[in-house]
Amino acid sequence: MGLLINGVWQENEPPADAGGRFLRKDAVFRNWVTADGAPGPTGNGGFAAEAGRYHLYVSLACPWAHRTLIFRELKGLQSMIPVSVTHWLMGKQGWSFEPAPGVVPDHVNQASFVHDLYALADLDVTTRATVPVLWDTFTKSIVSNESADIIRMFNSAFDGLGALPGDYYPADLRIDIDAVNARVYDTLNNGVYKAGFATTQAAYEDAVFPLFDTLDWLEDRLGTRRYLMGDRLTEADWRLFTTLVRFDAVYVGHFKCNLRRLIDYPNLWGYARELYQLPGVAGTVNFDHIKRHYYMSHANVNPSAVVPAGPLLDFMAPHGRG
Ligand SMILES: N[C@@H](CCC(=O)N[C@@H](CS)C(=O)NCC(=O)O)C(=O)O
Repeated sequence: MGLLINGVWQENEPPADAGGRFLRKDAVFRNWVTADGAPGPTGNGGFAAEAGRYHLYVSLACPWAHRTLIFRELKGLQSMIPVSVTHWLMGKQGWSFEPAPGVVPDHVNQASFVHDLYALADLDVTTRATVPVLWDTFTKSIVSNESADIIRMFNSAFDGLGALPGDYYPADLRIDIDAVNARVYDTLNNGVYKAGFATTQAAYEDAVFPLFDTLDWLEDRLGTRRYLMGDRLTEADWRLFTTLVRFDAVYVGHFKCNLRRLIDYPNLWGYARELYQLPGVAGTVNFDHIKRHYYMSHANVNPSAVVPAGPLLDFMAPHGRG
């Protein structure tokens, strides 16, 4: 791992505070693509939706990047927004485009590393070089490196250009969606990282118990509703899904989130399979990249870099929901 300091790459460990708690920094590029180029909720305007103008950089391992890839499928944006896929290994230079199965090179900027993109966007930037990155080929800069914002852009900004119908952040559900997102983000999406990167027993326990409280709460909720908001699929489901799909493959073992497995929760496990089986979704899930990334990239957590063979999971098994 590492980060850019004033545009220069420096190697370091995952950021932690004095109590061994993992610290996640906010994204620095927070502009929005909008239908007409008007400014979005944050950042500057000037990023109008246009087919072929924007390029998406992802890792198939990363749960945050995964959200954006799913929204690209759901909204049918594949030909309007091409994608590059990094190598699974986050090494000393961070994410790279080193050729390997599943890697899609960067034909836009010919970057070798994701940190090259950040330095191209801002020569003097101080930031971690995270994925996803939404790149603007017109201004040759980064529109956004915040997945939560990128999925909302994909949800609606391209609707006038032939995106598929579907609103995953409908106005009447926003308050509920935001509330569920807040808990799921803190205790689960980020909670697995807090547990896994904890370097003290206390930091680990502060993360792992709330994490399973949230899974228990979600299990109950999905006992009476098909999706988190009822009968409509929303972004809250997709934000949960990318953590659930990785749970048994990596978070149970590598990140020590092992009080229960996903497959021990009948509702959550059926729900995760239903979402996986929706059109376009399975193609965004690459367990090979996912497992290799986590087990091979975090030398402080798994120094041998040996990748486990299991678990054996069947996401295509009938889900029985509906
Ligand atoms: N807030 C960002 C977080 C993205 C993120 O942390 N991505 C991870 C991969 S899963 C990453 O690229 N980490 C590299 C690093 O921190 O150096 C988002 O949701 O888009």
